Amino acid sequence: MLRTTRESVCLICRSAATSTRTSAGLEKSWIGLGGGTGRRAFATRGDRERRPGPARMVLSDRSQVARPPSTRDDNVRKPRPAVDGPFAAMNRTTANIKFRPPTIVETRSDRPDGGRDRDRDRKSHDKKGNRFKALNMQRSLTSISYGQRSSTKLKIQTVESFDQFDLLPDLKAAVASEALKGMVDVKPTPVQRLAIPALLGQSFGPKPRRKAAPVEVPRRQEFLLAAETGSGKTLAYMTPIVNALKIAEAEDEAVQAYEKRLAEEKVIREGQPLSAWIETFEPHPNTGRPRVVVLVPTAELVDQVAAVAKAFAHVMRFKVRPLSASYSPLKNHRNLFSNLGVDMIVSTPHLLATVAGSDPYILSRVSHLVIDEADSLLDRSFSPETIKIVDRTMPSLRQLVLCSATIPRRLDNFLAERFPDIDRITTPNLHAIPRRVQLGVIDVSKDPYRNNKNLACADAIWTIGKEAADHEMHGADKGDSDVKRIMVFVNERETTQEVAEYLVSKGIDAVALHRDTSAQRQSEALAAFTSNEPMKVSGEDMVAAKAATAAGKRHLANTKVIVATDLASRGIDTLAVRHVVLYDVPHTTIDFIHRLGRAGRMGRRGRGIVLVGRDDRRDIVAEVKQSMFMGQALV
Ligand SMILES: Nc1ncnc2c1ncn2[C@@H]1O[C@H](COP(=O)(O)OP(=O)(O)OP(=O)(O)O)[C@@H](O)[C@H]1O
Repeated sequence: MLRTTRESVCLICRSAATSTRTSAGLEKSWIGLGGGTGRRAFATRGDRERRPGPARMVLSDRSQVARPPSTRDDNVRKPRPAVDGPFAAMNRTTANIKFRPPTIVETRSDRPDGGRDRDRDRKSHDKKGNRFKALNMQRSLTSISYGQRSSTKLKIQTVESFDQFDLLPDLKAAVASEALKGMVDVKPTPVQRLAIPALLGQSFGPKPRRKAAPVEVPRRQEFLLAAETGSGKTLAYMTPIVNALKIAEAEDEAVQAYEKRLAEEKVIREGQPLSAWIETFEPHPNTGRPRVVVLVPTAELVDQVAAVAKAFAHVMRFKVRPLSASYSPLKNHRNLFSNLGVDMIVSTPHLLATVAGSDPYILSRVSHLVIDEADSLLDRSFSPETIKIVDRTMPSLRQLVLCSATIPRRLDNFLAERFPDIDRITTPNLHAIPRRVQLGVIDVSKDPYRNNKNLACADAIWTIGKEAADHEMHGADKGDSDVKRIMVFVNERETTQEVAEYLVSKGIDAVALHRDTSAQRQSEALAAFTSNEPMKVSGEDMVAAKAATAAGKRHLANTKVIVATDLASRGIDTLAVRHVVLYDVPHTTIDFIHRLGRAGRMGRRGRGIVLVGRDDRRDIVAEVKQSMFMGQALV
């Protein structure tokens, strides 16, 4: 075997590292995860060639089928060109991993049995070995067979536009013009096609030949909306709920009488402000008594979801009041007891439970309760407060909507026990990380990192920045380049600060985000990541970069980095993010889905890079990567 030795230079510390290259052309320090468990999963192709037998992680029958014919001589295979950097391992199809061709990624309807044999996969795994052994052992997610997903309904509901929903005309117009900020030719996403008619009680199925007997609508309806991250779940529940809110308001005599008196008073006062009159004589009948409550886990999400609701409120004329720990108690009190009324509250469960604890009247008229990010809000830390609110609203509740990107087993058990008849609306791609998101793996135990994760992280970010700069050089004006927004996720709060400081010391614009970060700093940091607008490198940054270079230092001008814990991984709509670095291997597949879900939202492409250290679960990472490549649901 031909062996060459070459010098590689770390982008950050510029230290030289010698790496050995085999005739297979694969460098040992940048690796792709392949079909092996433990250490073998990270073996280079060179190692694999020397290995006498197959990898210990036994691939299932499908992969056996997909293997190239046994007559093929591996030695004559064209070597893959070597690529340095963290992307060397991006979903590669030739090295280290025995991937199957796409034809075997079949949907149930593609199969000869029409997908009727639901146990086929399970049986084949059992006979030939367990493909996703590590993930199966962990099993944090509920497995949902294709038959259980709402795929058939989705096929029937060929909805091309929001106009086809039974929504109030103003609301239909407001979806594109306000909630989606003037987007044209807006089509509902799969979860919206499923959930909006269900919540409205609208049917798109074939019309019954005979007139069916009227179906009695139960006094309370319960829905679970489960769909992949960044698929538009917020609008899927918000649109029908705003519709219901306005219909109920039109039927509410107290509100109608109030509106009438207000209009008369306006005429009497000839355009003078009415606030004094409202304050003294006539507070709104909805003061302190919302009809809709939306619960979310964090203050950032309170702001985000309230902004979506306010986009509708502006046109539909209703009052949205966010309650958040980042506001002063006085502001929260004013929001809740505003004399102008409150129709919808967006809050964290803790805050609302505290407020409602001292005033039971607040939750006495809630007709719609949404538990957004239900996988978080019904886990151990949040569930006591969340359930308290569910119980308090039960007497008046007409619709309970749980919304989630994952269905953990705990949530599944809770639903089976507490809401056995809940209508589960699940999209076909639930629990699968979209194939448009690629996952690369960096083995930090190897040269040049030698278990220095900070260095590997900084190196990955520099590579992204340099890649972007090179790209700009070939196309756009050098001085007008876009800023890359990168999220780095760690498992422990304490690590955020340490990693951010290290990145800053390497000339990277990084901030740490955790529960102790001030609300203002959090929202400032997140603003750049949630805005869909392209962001140009500022003149200041260009000057700083030049000054740093002159002083023999380094400054990466075209990237912004947030180092965060799970705080920023749930629900935050980071449309601008294309790159996510998983500094720590996430504890569960639920965390993988949420963290990688910050990139590649709403059909965009994304890249994840996971740093795998000596003590990390390489088998789990390998299986997640393989599932992603195959477009399969994680377990
Ligand atoms: N029909 C649509 N067409 C285009 N964009 C849409 C549509 N519906 C929603 N969006 C946009 O998609 C983005 C993601 O939506 P949203 O935050 O509701 O996703 P999500 O499914 O709740 O994600 P997560 O599970 O991470 O919370 C938002 O910026 C939203 O404005």
